[in-house]
Amino acid sequence: MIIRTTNISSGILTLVPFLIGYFGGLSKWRDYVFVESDINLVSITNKGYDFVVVGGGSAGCVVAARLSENPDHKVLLLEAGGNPNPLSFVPLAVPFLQNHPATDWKYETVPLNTSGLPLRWPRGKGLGGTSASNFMIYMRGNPKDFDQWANITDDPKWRYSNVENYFKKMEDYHGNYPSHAHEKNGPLRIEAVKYAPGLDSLLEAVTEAGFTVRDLNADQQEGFSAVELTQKGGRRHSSYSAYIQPILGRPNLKILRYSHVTKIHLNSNLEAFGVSFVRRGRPFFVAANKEVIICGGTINSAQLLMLSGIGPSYHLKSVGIKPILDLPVGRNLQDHLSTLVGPFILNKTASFIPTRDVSFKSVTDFLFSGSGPLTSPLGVIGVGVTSTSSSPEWPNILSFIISVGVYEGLGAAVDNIYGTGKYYTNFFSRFIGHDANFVFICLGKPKSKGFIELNDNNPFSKPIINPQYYSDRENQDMQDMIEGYEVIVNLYENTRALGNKLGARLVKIPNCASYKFKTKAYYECAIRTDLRTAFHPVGTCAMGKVGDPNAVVDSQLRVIGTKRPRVIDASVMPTITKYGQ
Ligand SMILES: Cc1cc2nc3c(=O)[nH]c(=O)nc-3n(C[C@H](O)[C@H](O)[C@H](O)COP(=O)(O)OP(=O)(O)OC[C@H]3O[C@@H](n4cnc5c(N)ncnc54)[C@H](O)[C@@H]3O)c2cc1C
Repeated sequence: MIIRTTNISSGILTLVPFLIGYFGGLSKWRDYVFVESDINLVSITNKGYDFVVVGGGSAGCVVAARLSENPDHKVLLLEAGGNPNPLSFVPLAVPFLQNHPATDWKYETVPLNTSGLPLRWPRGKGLGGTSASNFMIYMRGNPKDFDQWANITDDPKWRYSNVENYFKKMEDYHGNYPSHAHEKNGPLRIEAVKYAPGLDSLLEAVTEAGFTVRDLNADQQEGFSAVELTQKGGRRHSSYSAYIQPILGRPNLKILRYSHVTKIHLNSNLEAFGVSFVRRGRPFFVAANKEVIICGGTINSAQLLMLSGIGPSYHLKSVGIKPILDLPVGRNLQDHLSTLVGPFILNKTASFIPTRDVSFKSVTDFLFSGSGPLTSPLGVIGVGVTSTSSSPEWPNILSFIISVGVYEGLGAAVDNIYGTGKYYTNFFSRFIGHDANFVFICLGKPKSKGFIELNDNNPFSKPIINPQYYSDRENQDMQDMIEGYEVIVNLYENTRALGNKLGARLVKIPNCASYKFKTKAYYECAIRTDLRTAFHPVGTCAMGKVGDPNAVVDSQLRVIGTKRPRVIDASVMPTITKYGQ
């Protein structure tokens, strides 16, 4: 009986990528045939708009919704992808949304300095952008992050005391920690994790280890908590579901899908007056009477500015683009350096094994009460923030606790996300069927910085992404990560709740077999071997004071040297936030 259930569950899981592709293709076909014919398009684009928003992702959906609240504003939202894939609403499907052409831009880095292999950098495509394919973890940045931005820009509006009001305004908070730090009247629903095997043991262990269990979004001090997710009734709540879906009938907001913007046009006064885009292979131009607002994300916004002549002159000339404004676009690329610690094999049934735990009832639980394993972003149950000796006052390590056992298909799912060949498939194969935990640790404020450049002047080419992980001269990033690794191993192996009661034991990574286990040298080897992205790249169109050599936009997010366009997505963060995005 158990074997039959397992077979059915793995069968359903293998079908998921196919279903994502099927639904993606179906909705594209439907859009093309019934919704946005090219004849209508000519009349749509002829009119021009007050605001043209480029990219309907996390930021773009919000700004398009907010601007169109004023009925006098005519707003056009251009999105390269289609509607969110129907399966994106099922949190458990999250690994399958990565590296899939229906939902992901399928970027990868240059070969890394550590492994010599490129690393996949997933980026969501379609309305909702990456908020329609991410892990849904809701974590604000630390107050000091925003105060740092206020100092960099010399604009007090970026202080946390002000920014906090916008977090509250956005929230419809139904988490574990209702307090003055949260509000319930906003569009974006936040819910406490609903399916979290092993959570009690985790929280008991962190207390034993001397950490406080607290609302990390309110206190932002060292501690741990159950994870909170951008979900509504257990389903994904993306920026599209929160901001656009409720206003789809608004007459002054037009949304065009499958519309890939290829250039921002600037007049002789350096003001953006419109954009070119390509849809079904046909080029279009649309005028923006007031503003062009770029929300393509950290990679694509930088790419689009450079294609439009805004970027480092020497680089633009090298790819045959006439420079219009010499700005450090694409530089200052920052990402949370990350590594997967684990598996910690458990000797009790205390984690989530999809092939064992997903049943027909899970489907009905999800559909009718928004509960059960299908609401789980692959077993993420908790988050933690811990300090390192280099940053005792401003905790520097972020940990995501993943309570997922090793099942047939887990290795392939992780390999698919990161593009690691058969590394995890082979590594995990010895442990199939075992309950386990993994901890994904990330360095909050790495010193290493990378860059993005164009491969050529073709808007459909993928840009060059070089994150230059662990390139800081002082090697501080590695020292901090080793400390973070030690904290987690200690938490799992040396506490009663995890080490004794669940028998948590870390498995040695085969590539580091020659190192003495659990020494600093071993940890360094493990961190380099398992070097991953936390999927949080920022900074390629950084804001700053006019004259700051790092700055691309000013504190009001206008491209420096112009009155418009603005860039308003994750690319403008001058320094990465230590915790969430
Ligand atoms: C796998 C994964 C998991 C993550 N998990 C979390 C998490 O749990 N919690 C968290 O806080 N963060 C998470 N993140 C990060 C977070 O989702 C992103 O930082 C955030 O969504 C970025 O928002 P954005 O508006 O900058 O870009 P996006 O949301 O990526 O939006 C960009 C949009 O612009 C469109 N676009 C791009 N170029 C063009 C063009 N030329 N023309 C037209 N349209 C264009 C894209 O298709 C996309 O819709 C995760 C990211 C990934 C990839």
